[in-house]
Amino acid sequence: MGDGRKRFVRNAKDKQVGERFSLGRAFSCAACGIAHAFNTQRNMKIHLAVALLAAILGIALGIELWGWTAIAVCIVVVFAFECMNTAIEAAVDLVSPAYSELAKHAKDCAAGAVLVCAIGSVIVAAIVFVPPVMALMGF
Ligand SMILES: Nc1ncnc2c1ncn2[C@@H]1O[C@H](COP(=O)(O)OP(=O)(O)OP(=O)(O)O)[C@@H](O)[C@H]1O
Repeated sequence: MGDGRKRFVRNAKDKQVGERFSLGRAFSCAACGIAHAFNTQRNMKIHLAVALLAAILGIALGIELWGWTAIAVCIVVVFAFECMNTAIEAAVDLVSPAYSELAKHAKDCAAGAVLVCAIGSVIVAAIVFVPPVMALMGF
């Protein structure tokens, strides 16, 4: 491992001797995590496409501020949970590369949490978008 990568390692032992990352480096690690989730998770790309679609629909329908707030919260929550799901998958693969019932439960529950957020977001989207669409159709 090169010196640059070594300096980026921070484990429990480093923390015990008081070694700390700068705030900038901590943000850089978080950005790497988001980029990794986008690059490796098909669902992340689907979430991005749906988020863009919701933004276009919101602009086209001229939704109110409360609607934008609700849609923004849903987008943020789904992205955050997908990142957490990616982290859990990586940790499970690290400790349990072979089949294990516990590994299955951990991954299934993490995926279930994302699904709960996605279903909630669809319900919120219906509350926000259906009334203006109905009005546009003359109902
Ligand atoms: N080590 C394991 N032991 C038992 N079951 C596993 C294991 N790894 C994965 N699985 C099963 O396979 C499923 C898919 O796991 P995988 O790591 O491929 O996630 P994924 O397809 O990227 O999931 P997601 O779509 O949620 O991102 C898990 O939900 C789990 O049921």
